[in-house]
This record gives sequence, structure tokens and C-alpha cells, in this order.
Amino acid sequence: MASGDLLLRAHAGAPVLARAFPCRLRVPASCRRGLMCPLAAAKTDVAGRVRPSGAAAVQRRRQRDADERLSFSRVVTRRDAVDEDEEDVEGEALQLGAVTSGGESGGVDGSYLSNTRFDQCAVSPLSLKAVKDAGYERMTEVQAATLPIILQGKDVLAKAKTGTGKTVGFLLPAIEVISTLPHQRNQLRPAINLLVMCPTRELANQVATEARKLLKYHRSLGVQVVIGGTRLTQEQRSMQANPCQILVATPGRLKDHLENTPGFSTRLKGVKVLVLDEADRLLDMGFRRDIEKIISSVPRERQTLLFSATVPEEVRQISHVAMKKDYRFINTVKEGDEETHSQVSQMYMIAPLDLHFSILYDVLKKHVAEDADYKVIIFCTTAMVTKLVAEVLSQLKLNIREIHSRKSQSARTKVSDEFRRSKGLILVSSDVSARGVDYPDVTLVIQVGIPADREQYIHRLGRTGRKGKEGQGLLLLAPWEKYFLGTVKDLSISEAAVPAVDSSVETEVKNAVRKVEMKSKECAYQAWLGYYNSNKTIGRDKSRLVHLAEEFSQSMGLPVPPAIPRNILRKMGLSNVPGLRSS
Ligand SMILES: Nc1ncnc2c1ncn2[C@@H]1O[C@H](COP(=O)(O)OP(=O)(O)OP(=O)(O)O)[C@@H](O)[C@H]1O
Repeated sequence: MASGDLLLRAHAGAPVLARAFPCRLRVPASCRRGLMCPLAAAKTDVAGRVRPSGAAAVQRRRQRDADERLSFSRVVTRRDAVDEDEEDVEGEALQLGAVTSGGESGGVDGSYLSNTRFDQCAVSPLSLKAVKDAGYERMTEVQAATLPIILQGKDVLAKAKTGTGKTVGFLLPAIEVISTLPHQRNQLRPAINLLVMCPTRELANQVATEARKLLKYHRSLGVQVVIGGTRLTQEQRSMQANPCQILVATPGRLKDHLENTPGFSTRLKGVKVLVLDEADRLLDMGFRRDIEKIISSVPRERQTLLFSATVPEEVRQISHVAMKKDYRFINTVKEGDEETHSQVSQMYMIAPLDLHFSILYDVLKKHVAEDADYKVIIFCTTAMVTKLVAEVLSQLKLNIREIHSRKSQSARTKVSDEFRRSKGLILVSSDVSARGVDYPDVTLVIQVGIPADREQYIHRLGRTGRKGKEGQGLLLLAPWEKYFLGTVKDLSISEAAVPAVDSSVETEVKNAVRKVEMKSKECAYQAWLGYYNSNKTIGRDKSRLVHLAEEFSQSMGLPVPPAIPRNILRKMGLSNVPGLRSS
């Protein structure tokens, strides 16, 4: 009954979705009552064409799976002629895809669990006990596909959809590998055997928490986190007081320890397994230099694991920076399947900037009214824009929390912990929450303004619909941001009509915006300009950029855009652009 199951789940979310985002497709009364809904069976794509999803798509995917299995040997033969090193890797990847994602294993039908139980695998009794205590019985698809290969000692690059258990996927086998090494219980500064790199502090903390769960009965193994935002000396003391063989870190702070903590580089010489969580993010230009330095500080003879929900081709090209030539690429997202979850409905809305606050308010009010257990994340383009949006929405008496890089680490941790535990909350966030963070039961993800790229769109959306649950996503764009839709046109994302905002709501929103401090607006304006200036498409034409920034300024109730410090304008390369005021 797997496909029927999928249909039921799709229907259950459709009525709420239809009311929150009235789509251009008409929703019949039967659907509003929770019965058969054309939205579940067919969706429109960006161009308004009808795309089959739900049962029709499952049927088509099944056919494609069968075709792929048949054509597997042909694909390998064709690749032989292309590139010898890559051919071996690709061949294994395709074979795994066919085995792990086919019929019985459940991946095709949207189930994230495989049929393999942990106790059917070569996992130590201590780990098995911990896995059981954590409530895990069956492996997820990605865990079942990667565990045996990691236990063989191979380097692995793994791609699996968001919220499908990649963390346990790399932690469990890595713990198995290092637990066979000789360890002394009370050694003060033991060698670090497992090093996990994460792009954000929240994610590093979360990975360490999961590691502690799995280490429950491995009493001689300890885990520590180094993440910045706290004093370096504090972390140095903590590492001394709590010996650890497993270290979870963000790149900048790990580099700091390499340069400033006595004996630290010697401890890293003990690394047997290196993990890059959110590998594509860690290998992109922002982190590349730090990661290269870290890689050169750990032994060449090690096992390397790279995991992410997105692996763009460029990342495959440069994965040799970290991995051995004969690494395995394990892709549990089948070719032709979307990188996002079918049980998450995706909508976009195009509206002028001066309507964005009113639309946000309208969508949130409806969502809150419909779902008492609402839990929403709103992603904004920068930290300062996040702060502004949080302040406006707080003025509107919504239950708002705010998280971004300009908050102290203690405030970030507090908000993150509260949001994890609670329902009935709206978290306004910058991209610090975009990747990896596992907040259970998020009902709606709203992205305001274009995300940095396609990958970031997928990761942000992936904060909802985790572990096979339903979710909703809305991307709110200005008309001149519409081009971004071209990068996600293969995903099932459909247009939602802009809601009619009545004049009383408009007045309420205007008053809320007026109450926000001038300083917040100035900072948001500057940050907004910086973000879009560095966008390749929008930042190309500077006079247009200035004009759009003026629109943003007006949306904050400022007819004259704020002045920007001269040195900042210089850093942005906008010193002599007409229309910008300097201070
Ligand atoms: N075998 C399992 N059975 C049940 N739940 C599991 C299993 N493995 C992991 N989980 C749970 O699934 C949730 C999602 O896992 P995780 O955060 O590792 O996903 P992810 O694939 O890394 O997501 P993202 O791509 O967003 O980083 C977590 O709450 C985790 O505890």
C-alpha cells in the first residue's frame, strides 16, 4: 500500500495549503474537505504547465527505476570510454542506487527508512544498545547504503535528501572504526581519532549531541565541540578537563586552535576518520582555505566521508581535494527524482517589495489560525535584514524568535534549544539555520528574497518535511527576482496568488514598521545593498541596484534611503554610484 500511503499523506496537507496559499489551480470543495485533491495528483510548474505528481509520478518513477536497472550495464560500458578513474566510481554509484532505492527498500515511495534493521549489520553490541536507546530500529536509506562501505574502509561521498539521517549515517560507522583502536580511559590529551567539520555552530552542537547518544556505552570515548563565539581559552580548558577522541568543529575555530593551542596539532595527527558534513558548503570558496589548511594538518592515511543533500557537479570535481581517488559516490536520490521531498508542497509568490511585510503577516496569521501546533521558520537574506523582519513581526504580536550571526552565541543557543523543544513559534533566521539543523515538526518554511543559490533553497526548504513528515514551503520574491525560478524549475514549485490585503491590515503593518528603530532600518538597508550587490545578476547594473535598494528603503517606510559610511561604500565598490548617500 505504499503508493496509497503517499496519496493519503499528500491529501492530508492539501486543505491547509490551499487556504494558506491560494494557488492558481482551483481547489474543489472535495479537496477542502480533505478528500481527493487535484493538487496532490497534478501541480503546475513555473511556466504554468501541469506536472504529474503523487500517484502518477510514483507510477512513472517506478517505470523509470525498472528501465534504469535494465540499462545499468549499458551505462557502465558507455562510461568506460569517458574517464577511467571516474568510471569505477560512477559504476559503483549507479549499482548502489539501483539496489538501495528500488521497490522494497521504500525510497521511491517517499519513505526514508530502509528494510534493514541495525541489528542485522556488523555493528558492535555497545553501539547497537545505544542505537536502540535512541529509538532507532530500522536504518534510513542512506545509512543502509553507506554503512557497509564505510566499514570496508572506503572514502565515501554521499548524497541523500534533507532530514533522512545522514548524521547517524557517518557517525555510527566512524565510531565503529575508531572504537577498535586502543584507548586509555583517563588519558588527559588523547589523540583525536574522529574529526567532524560543520559549517555552522548550531549544526556542530547538534552533531556532538547525536555522537553523545551513540557513545552512551562506549565509556572510553569522549566528544568535544569547538565552535567559536566563546573564548578560545574557555574551549582550551574544556578540552583539557574533558579528554576526547572525537572532535566536532567549525572551520574558523579549528584553525584558531591549530595556531594557538599548544599540543593541538599533535593531537590531530591521530585522525583516522575525517568527516565534512555539508561537504559542498565546506568545499565552496568561503571555507575552502580553512578546510585546505585543516586537511593538510591531518594524516594522509585516513578515511574521509563527505555528506550532503546537494552535491553540485563542481563539488564532485574538487572532492579529490579531500578524498582518495577510489572513493565511492553513493547517491540515494535517484536520477530523475527531485532533490526535494514530494510530501512538502512548494509555492512561490511574486509581489512588489512594499507588499512583503503585509503578505508575510497575512500568510502567518492564516497559518497560525489553522494549525495550533504551528512551527515556522522565515529565512531572510542577511543577519541585519533578519533582525528587521523579526522586529516588524514582533510588533505585530506574533510569537517571534530571532537567530543570526550578530547575536551572541549564548542567545543563539538559547533560541535554538527553545525552538527545538517548542511549538507555536516563528523563528526568523539568517542562513545559520539553513543547513543540517534538525528542528522537529516544522510546519512551514518561508524564504523572503532570493536564496544564495539553488542548493541553499533546497537546504532551507529541508528544515520542514523531515523524517517523512509533511511540510509547506513558500518563496516570496520581488518581480525582479523572478529569474531565480529558472534554477529550480525541475522542482515541483507552483505559483500562489498574492493575497488581497485589506486596508486595516495594511495600516497595522505600517504602524508596526514605523515603530521599529531607525538604527535597525539603517543596518538592514546597508546589509540589503551588500547582499544584492554581490549577486551576479542583480549586482551587475549598479544604477538599477540603487533604484531597487530605494524600493527596499521605502518598504521600511523611509522615503529617503539612509546614508552609508564612506568606507563601507568603498568596500562594496559603490563609492561613486549616483543615488547613494555617504556619511
Ligand atoms: N534510523 C533512524 N530511525 C529513525 N530516526 C532516525 C534514524 N536515523 C536518524 N534519525 C533521526 O532523523 C532525524 C534527521 O536526521 P539528520 O538530522 O541526521 O538528517 P540529515 O539527513 O542530516 O538532514 P540535513 O540534510 O537537513 O542535514 C533526526 O531527528 C535523527 O535523530
